[in-house]
Amino acid sequence: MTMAFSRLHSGIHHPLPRSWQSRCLLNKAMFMYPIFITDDPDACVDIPSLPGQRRWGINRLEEFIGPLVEKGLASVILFGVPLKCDKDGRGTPADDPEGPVILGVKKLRSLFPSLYIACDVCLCEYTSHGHCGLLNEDGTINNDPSVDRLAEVALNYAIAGAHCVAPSDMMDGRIMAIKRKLIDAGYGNKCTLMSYSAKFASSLYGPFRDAAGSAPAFGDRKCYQLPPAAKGLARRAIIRDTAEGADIIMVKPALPYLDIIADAVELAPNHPLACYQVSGEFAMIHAGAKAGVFDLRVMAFESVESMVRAGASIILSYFTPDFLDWLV
Ligand SMILES: NCc1[nH]cc(CCC(=O)O)c1CC(=O)O
Ligand SMILES: [Zn+2]
Ligand SMILES: [Zn+2]
Repeated sequence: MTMAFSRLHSGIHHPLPRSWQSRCLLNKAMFMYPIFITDDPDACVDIPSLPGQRRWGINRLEEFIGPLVEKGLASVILFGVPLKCDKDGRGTPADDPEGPVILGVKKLRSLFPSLYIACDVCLCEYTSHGHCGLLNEDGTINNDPSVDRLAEVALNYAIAGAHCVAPSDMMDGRIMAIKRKLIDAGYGNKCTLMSYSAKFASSLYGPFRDAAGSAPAFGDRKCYQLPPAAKGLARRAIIRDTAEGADIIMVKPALPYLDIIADAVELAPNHPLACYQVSGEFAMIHAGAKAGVFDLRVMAFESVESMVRAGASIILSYFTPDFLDWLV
């Protein structure tokens, strides 16, 4: 059937009807800001591969986060960057009571009562080998002890006051184990579990590994993160994590994986859906703008609007401070 009289331009010739065409409008509360907290309490150090982002010490969090909260920052996700401590095989510094994450959660809770605070849960920043779990003698992942250790770390973040724990390690069975542990310790109704469910072994994590000092000392993460073309595994991971008790499902990276975001909407229609615009996506947009390929702001909007169109309701992004300025 032809629609000879159907015209598209007539719906977009003016800014107001143009805005009505967007199914999902962006708002500030969608954005969760990833922040790097280090163990030098007075640090404020530029991260060269992540334009405008820094590693912050605990004593500098007020000056860093205060102005953003004033502008409407709703949530942050914390990454610990231990530079001075001794890393070991089981990632002991991850939940050191004097470590950057535990101290950071407590500090942010007391400074900003309205701010929602998530903690990334992983061991790679804290293990001597830089892998996300514990290893066997032969260098392969030892899954079940890894899951126990991750659940212990997650619970300690919840006890410190995290509103949300977000395991990014990709061990098998960690969602069920963390949920069980939170419930048994009385945090079943106090802490959200956001699963990095469909997390791919991507080339786009490079700047983050610089920032967090979490590159693996040998090998890669291909035995636990998903192969980029593996749609089936991503779908199974989403179904599994939903069944294991995740409260929020995440897809990561975001822009090259919009089909997976759309799949997650279909497979987990009753869950909020997050996506992570990762460090390499952010760095690429900056590099492209610098090279004159596009305007930074226009491209930043296009990228996150694509994610929302695909079905994401939460976006983890290093552009969060910019969007707080750009959105009304
Ligand atoms: N578990 C580690 C972790 N947690 C978040 C990111 C990436 C975030 C980013 O690139 O912005 C990574 C990188 C990795 O898996 O090596
Ligand atoms: Zn990791
Ligand atoms: Zn992580």
